[in-house]
Amino acid sequence: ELSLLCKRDVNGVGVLYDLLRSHWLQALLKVVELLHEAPPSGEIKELRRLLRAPHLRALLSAHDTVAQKDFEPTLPPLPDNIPENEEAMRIVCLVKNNQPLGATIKRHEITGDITVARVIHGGLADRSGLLYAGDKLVEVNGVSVDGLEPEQVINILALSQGTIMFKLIPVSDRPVSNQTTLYVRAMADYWPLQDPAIPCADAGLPFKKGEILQIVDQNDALWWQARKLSDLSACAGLIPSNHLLKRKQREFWWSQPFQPHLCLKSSILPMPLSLTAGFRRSMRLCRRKSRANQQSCYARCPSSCCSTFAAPYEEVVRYQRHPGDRNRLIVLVGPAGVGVNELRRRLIASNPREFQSAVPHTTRVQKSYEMNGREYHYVSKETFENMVYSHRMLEYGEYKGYMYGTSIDAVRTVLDEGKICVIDLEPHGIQIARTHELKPYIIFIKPSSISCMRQTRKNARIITDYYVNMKFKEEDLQEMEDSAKKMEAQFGQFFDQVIVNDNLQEASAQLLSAVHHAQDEPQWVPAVWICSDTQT
Ligand SMILES: Nc1ncnc2c1ncn2[C@@H]1O[C@H](COP(=O)(O)OP(=O)(O)OP(=O)(O)O)[C@@H](O)[C@H]1O
Repeated sequence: ELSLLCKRDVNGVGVLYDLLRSHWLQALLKVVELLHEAPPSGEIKELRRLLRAPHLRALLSAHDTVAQKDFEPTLPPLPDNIPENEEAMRIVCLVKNNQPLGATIKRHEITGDITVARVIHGGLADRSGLLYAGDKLVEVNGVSVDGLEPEQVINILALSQGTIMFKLIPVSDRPVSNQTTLYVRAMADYWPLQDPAIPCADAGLPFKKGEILQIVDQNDALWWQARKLSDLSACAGLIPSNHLLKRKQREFWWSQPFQPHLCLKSSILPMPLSLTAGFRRSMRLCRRKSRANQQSCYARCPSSCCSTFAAPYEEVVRYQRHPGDRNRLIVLVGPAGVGVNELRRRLIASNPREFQSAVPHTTRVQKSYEMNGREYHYVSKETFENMVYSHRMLEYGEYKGYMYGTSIDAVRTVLDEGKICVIDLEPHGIQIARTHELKPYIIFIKPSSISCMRQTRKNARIITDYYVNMKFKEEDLQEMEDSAKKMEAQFGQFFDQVIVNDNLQEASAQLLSAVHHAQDEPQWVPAVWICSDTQT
């Protein structure tokens, strides 16, 4: 009947005809039918009750009301005086909400034209798809920009409410974006509001060292656009390019009063490792002595040691260890006395079949109760020095005339057994351990506040230059806090995880979970660890 009426083109019948034939209505009718026919089981009753519930009806009604509304902005009519050469001119109307426009402008050095310098990814202008870098502005809200300074144009934009109308001459060859998104770890802090060189401080993206940034635009040699991994839905911001940030770092570096270079402070710190208390004790004294004396390097500075300044961003990729792969090396870092050794000891004791430390090398004489390869690998001075010069030591140093060190081979031995190797390093050693082969996961053990430590460390014992089992003094706690701050400031970008060692049980549990997390969960690691098979 309907189809006959439809052919006669009776008003509205066509719509009704389509409606009744639509799949979704058929499906809905089928549901209703089934609901009626189905035996009244508990679930059906529940569904009927839900469908009749006032809140569900209200929700559907709200949905319909919203869906019917027209939320498109009302744009003003086009101006009458559109020039003859219509092709060359474009009128762009943008409705400004509380967000910034998401574009920067500049004055062309030679022609004096005001052009769009860049369009910020994800910003209002970018989402409109109507403004492009290189577009020449002719008018803004009916005001000619001819002869105006960029700041004056910005002022007009800042003062305008609601709709902004641009009259512009589109850029002739629009840049084709064929960029791939890049992820980097920031190796420096950046505060755009304190950077007089940034083209638009409001468009800058502040970041802290260690943060992962998604770089979405590298068209400009000086200013890239990036988002923070922690907030990918936000619109991008300006960050200095690799080249520019390097230059800034150098300028900052030279403007500072003389400080010994990182590499001078690094390297030859005495730092053997062991499970035995005696060894640990000598090591601590070594480290303290070397800090007090401000020892400089006498060995070749590892090339990576100076790279903090060379690479303000480190390209990273997501890495998921395959179950068959070797475990990642776990490196604990922290100020003296914070509990690195205690936590490591507890972790290994919790499951010695899973966790193990690396056996250090020494040039000292083997004692009667010791076994070669258990407490230490006992080697001659020449062998030890050869290992140092062939870069086979992660850390090494001298104590009471003997050399101590942890070799890469010793770590490798543990990893080859399928175990998780847990070592502690002075932060200067992190750079040397960061290799494609070891893929270290760095955990920073941080002291809690001094007031908390006063409570928790009441019965703890510290080892000093003169006493072995001495109670923590106020200055020890202060030194720990100061040292932790310095470590975070200088090496924080390398820390994959930070554990505050307040309550020992809780910190131990956090360490265990962090170690498993490192092995089983995907992580951001330097791209060279994954992309280059030759990298070591
Ligand atoms: N959370 C904690 N609560 C109470 N005591 C703690 C805690 N963590 C560590 N300790 C105690 O503090 C003392 C120092 O710890 P530990 O020897 O592990 O320090 P460390 O970081 O290895 O220092 P160093 O590298 O100088 O040897 C030990 O007596 C340890 O048991």
